[in-house]
Amino acid sequence: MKVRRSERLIDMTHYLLDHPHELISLTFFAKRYESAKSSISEDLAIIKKTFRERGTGLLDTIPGAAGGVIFVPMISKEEAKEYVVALSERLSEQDRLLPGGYVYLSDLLGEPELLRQVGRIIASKYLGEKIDAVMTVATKGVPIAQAVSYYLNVPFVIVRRDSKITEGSTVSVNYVSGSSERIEKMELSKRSLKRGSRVLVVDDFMKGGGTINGMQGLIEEFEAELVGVTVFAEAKFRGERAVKKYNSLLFVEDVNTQTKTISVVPGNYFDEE
Ligand SMILES: O=P(O)(O)OC[C@H]1C[C@H](OP(=O)(O)OP(=O)(O)O)[C@H](O)[C@@H]1O
Repeated sequence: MKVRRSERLIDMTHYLLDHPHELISLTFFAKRYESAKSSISEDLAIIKKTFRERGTGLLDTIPGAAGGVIFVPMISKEEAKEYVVALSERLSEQDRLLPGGYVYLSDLLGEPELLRQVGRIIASKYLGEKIDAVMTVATKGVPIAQAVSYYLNVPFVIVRRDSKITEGSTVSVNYVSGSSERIEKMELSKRSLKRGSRVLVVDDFMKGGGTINGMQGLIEEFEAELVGVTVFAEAKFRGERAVKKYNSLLFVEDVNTQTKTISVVPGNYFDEE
């Protein structure tokens, strides 16, 4: 039975939001709604315009018989900034300061809505970039990597600091844990990355940058390519940071160990490029 435009628009939008970065043919939609391709094209034009005006994302059209549309999620810089400013206020709450200048984040990194927004914000930074995988290190980076990988529609791989028989054979690198100046090891299953993969590195927190640097070393060992680094939050670090090029959503600009308070502001994600 032919489906009316209002219903098509609702169901089509839902389907597109549920299948980011996936080529969907007009034939698929024409069959789904028993409608003409010309009607489907008009529907998609309405959705494309609304998505663009609302900052929901891009609806790329691929011409030709094997063509169709691809929904690319994004968030406007203004909306992202507004969200991150609110987050920075939450992080500036009392009793988040941990020894060594670390910050307690586990409660935030368990919130589905925060992870959806953070995943969308980080993915938006790499609009138009070819990314084959998102990489993070267990444990607290995992929910962030999962969220970003959803919006990019690519797998995420988890680097471990401990050996697990269930990971099969692995590649490992030693790295200097910036905060403790000690040599640590991290490893990744050989099955995780193909040579030449373009990899986005994410993590929850960066202090000395040793962890991120270790992951960059692993990417080299796999003869893969680093596309970029984004961390949820970064703290000041007295020493020479191991990582120079990265984005952070939040920046812990001040720490008061007496009052156990921290001052958090939006990170360099929002700096003009
Ligand atoms: O920039 P660096 O000085 O290297 O520190 C950042 C590391 C340390 C901390 O991980 P941990 O809390 O040690 O590990 P987990 O994520 O498993 O809790 C954080 O999640 C980053 O991965």
